[in-house]
Amino acid sequence: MKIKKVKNYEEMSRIAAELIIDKVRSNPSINLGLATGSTPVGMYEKLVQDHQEKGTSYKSVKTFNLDEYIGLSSENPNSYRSFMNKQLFNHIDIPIENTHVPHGDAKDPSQECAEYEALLKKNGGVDLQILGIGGNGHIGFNEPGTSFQSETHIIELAESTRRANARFFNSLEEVPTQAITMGIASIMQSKEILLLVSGQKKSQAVKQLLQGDVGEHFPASVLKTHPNVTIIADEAALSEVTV
Ligand SMILES: O=P(O)(O)OC[C@H]1O[C@](O)(CO)[C@@H](O)[C@@H]1O
Repeated sequence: MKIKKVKNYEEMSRIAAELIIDKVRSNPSINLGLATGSTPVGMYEKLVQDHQEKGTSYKSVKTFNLDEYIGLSSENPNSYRSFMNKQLFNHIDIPIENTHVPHGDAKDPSQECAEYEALLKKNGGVDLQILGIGGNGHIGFNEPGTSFQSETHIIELAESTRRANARFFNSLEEVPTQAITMGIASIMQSKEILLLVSGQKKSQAVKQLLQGDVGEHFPASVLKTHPNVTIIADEAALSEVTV
């Protein structure tokens, strides 16, 4: 894993956006794997700004999001589909049919998982996957204990994840208990992975990632076995380790 140490959230967002813009310009039909959460918001802002000012085009880009809450329709403001439309897709020239987020309100969520995994394969997989990390080491919504062999599947959200994400909802009770997530094996099939980490509250997770063992108890640790991973982490996130 390559580690790029940056000053703060702003610099992490800028460098991540520059890397994506470079990739999109050199491969206009790239398949991007995208993440939600607070971490990539600044990066999406910079992609939008670049599109508006410099005209980087996403006409032939395809996107595949990591996860979605089960039970939320795409119109629900807390769905990850709404998040992506609001943060990125509505502001760039990507055809909406090129954007993929699992359907959280699918009648048969298991079938939706199988179809999403098939869709990834049919499109040749993800070229560049953007990831954040949960405080417990989750990537996508793959909570501790998830098999490294897992493909897109249904996950019971950890209590700590529901609590951390409750800030987006009116109450903890409203946070769904399950999600559809790309599996660890699905994520590991990406040709390249970019992990973004910012802030003191992620410093223990970063320490465990960099200094701990590889194992299913800490999902992000699997990234150490991938041949092409870059971590962009800010000083606060790296405050517990020497790089
Ligand atoms: O960026 P945040 O809000 O800290 O979330 C961390 C991770 O948890 C998730 O919200 C759950 O999938 C991811 O989207 C994100 O990468």
